[in-house]
Amino acid sequence: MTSKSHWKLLALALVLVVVMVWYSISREDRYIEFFYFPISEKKEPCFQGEAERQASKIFGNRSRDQPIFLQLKDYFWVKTPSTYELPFGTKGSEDLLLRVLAITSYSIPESIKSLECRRCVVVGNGHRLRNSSLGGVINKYDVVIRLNNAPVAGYEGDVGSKTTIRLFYPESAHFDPKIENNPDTLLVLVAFKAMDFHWIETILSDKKRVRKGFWKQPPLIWDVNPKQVRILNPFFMEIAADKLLSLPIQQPRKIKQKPTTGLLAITLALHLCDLVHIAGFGYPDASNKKQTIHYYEQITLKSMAGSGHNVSQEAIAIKRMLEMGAVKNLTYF
Ligand SMILES: CC(=O)N[C@H]1[C@H]([C@H](O)[C@H](O)CO)O[C@](OP(=O)(O)OC[C@H]2O[C@@H](n3ccc(N)nc3=O)[C@H](O)[C@@H]2O)(C(=O)O)C[C@@H]1O
Ligand SMILES: CC(=O)N[C@@H]1[C@@H](O)[C@H](O[C@@H]2O[C@H](CO)[C@H](O)[C@H](O)[C@H]2O)[C@@H](CO)O[C@H]1O
Repeated sequence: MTSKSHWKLLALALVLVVVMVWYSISREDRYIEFFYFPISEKKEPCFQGEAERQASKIFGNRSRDQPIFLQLKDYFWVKTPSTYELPFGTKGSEDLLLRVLAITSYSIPESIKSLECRRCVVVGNGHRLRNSSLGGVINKYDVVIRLNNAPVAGYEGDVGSKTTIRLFYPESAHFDPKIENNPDTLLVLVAFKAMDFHWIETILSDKKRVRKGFWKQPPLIWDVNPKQVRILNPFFMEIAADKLLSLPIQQPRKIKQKPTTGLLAITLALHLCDLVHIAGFGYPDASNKKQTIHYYEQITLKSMAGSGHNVSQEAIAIKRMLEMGAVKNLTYF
């Protein structure tokens, strides 16, 4: 071999090594910010029961037999005693809840139940999704969980268009279900107060609307099929607060500390799915007063003052779940 072709071969090998090193570090969450590289569209291997195994390490075994959604029979025939009041239990809200359970449903759809392995992604509302081009990747999961009024219309390229489950509460129900959801999307109510049950009853049964008792006026018209609505078991809020954030469940003060809906959704996914990925999670540093927090609107961390969330504590909890491999992140953290 001539020395010229020798050098050519060496240069080629060098280029190959550089590309390989760049590729592997670009796949690490902490480097994604600097070396953005589209996530592979190939489906990840899914191991049945994997998320449940991880969940029992974090939440203990008490969560195994808990139903995901509340059922009428537990409140009608046998009054299920609850230790805590909303949002961590149903104590004191049973009568209003009973009326809601009579018109909604509790089943997990066959399309989810029949899956051999449930691949889920929880899509947070964070700004990190903007220009992420993750829409195609997100749409490939079996179950896509979205939060509050997070839009898909106009953002499909970054966040996808599939919505299997949307968690909401009255004040966050300002979205058009016909535009932002799919026809089979499950609308899962996260109740924080008894009035939340009252609101959903009035809106679904077209009874006289209630205006007082909310921190923001909820929608007065909401065109959804009651059979698509579920009531999340507050047990998941309890364990997210207790096991992920070490919050006291019984709090005397008015501004109660509670997990964000996103952290609650991760907790739920770890109990419903076999594989849990997340995207669009992570708040700016507290000193970063100008950074917008959502992918769809210009608001800053200031808007969250008085919300009862500890976002730095939540970041620690999410990092712990990432490090132990309970969840995987599609955006950076
Ligand atoms: C003013 C206010 O109350 N804002 C709250 C809003 C607001 O009520 C709804 O958006 C209204 O539709 O809701 C919250 O949250 P929000 O609706 O902003 O976001 C949903 C979840 O995404 C994760 N997130 C969001 C932004 C960001 N930069 N990083 C993130 O990790 C969080 O896990 C978050 O829960 C909520 O319900 O938790 C929490 C916010 O505190
Ligand atoms: C007592 C009361 O109504 N407190 C309100 C909080 O619940 C509310 O926080 C909001 O409460 C929601 C439940 O209703 C969610 O937990 C949401 O993440 C959280 O931000 C803030 C919003 O600015 O306003 C206070 O007056």
